[in-house]
Amino acid sequence: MTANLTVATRAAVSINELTKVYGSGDTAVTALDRVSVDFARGHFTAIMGPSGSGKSTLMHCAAGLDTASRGSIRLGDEELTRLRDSALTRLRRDRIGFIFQAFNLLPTLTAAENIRLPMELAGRRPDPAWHDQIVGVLGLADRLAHRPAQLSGGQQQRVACARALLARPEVIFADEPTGNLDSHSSAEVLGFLRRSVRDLGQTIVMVTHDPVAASYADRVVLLSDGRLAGELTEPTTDTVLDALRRLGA
Ligand SMILES: Nc1ncnc2c1ncn2[C@@H]1O[C@H](COP(=O)(O)OP(=O)(O)OP(=O)(O)O)[C@@H](O)[C@H]1O
Repeated sequence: MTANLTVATRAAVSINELTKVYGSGDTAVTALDRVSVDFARGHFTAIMGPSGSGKSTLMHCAAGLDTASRGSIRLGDEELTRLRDSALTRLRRDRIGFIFQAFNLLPTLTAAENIRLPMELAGRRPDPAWHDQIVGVLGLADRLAHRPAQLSGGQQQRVACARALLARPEVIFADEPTGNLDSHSSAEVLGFLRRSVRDLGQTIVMVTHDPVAASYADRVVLLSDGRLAGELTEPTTDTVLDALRRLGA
């Protein structure tokens, strides 16, 4: 036990009274209105809600990609709203993983190089055993020398998952990770995200429109008009569909 052991909190991300207003005066849009929500460590949380309800804004603020107008956002023991741009950039690089709908792989790099790139930029060495485990679980071992254009959409998203997981980030934010995939590849990627939470202890927060995708999560947080509109635990496709219908989505 070390002297500087901090009290372990269950929340990987803790959001308190978060308000986000875009623009000002007559054209101001309140995208988030005093939203308080925690994302538990080692859990898979989906954020859902009708179009324009504030899902992307919530994720972008929580990931330090956009600034809050009011309220607080904590990643572990760090208050994001107090950080300057350079510190926020470092925090994103060192402590957060991202998976985007459009994969965002660099076309000139191989899969192996794409997977390692964020850690190399951060001057960190990947753990070889961890690297091999991730590559094995994702079924990418025989695709590592391929460039993105030589891979299917599902394979590209698996490379993006490996890239996000390699640094063992405190949280992975996934923005519509299956939005560009067919149902077979979606199931593969979602199954992997689910396993990385269950077997590897990863924390994942995912924005999705898809009730099937949300059913892979431990919990669904619902937004409506920039406000929290409820949540579901142990969601199924049917309970998610019902909840969305009630919100008029
Ligand atoms: N940069 C911006 N400038 C002005 N308004 C914005 C900006 N980004 C988002 N908004 C507005 O904030 C509200 C919430 O948008 P947001 O993109 O977070 O919703 P969403 O739930 O992710 O929507 P969708 O499901 O359609 O992607 C919307 O009314 C949107 O028009």
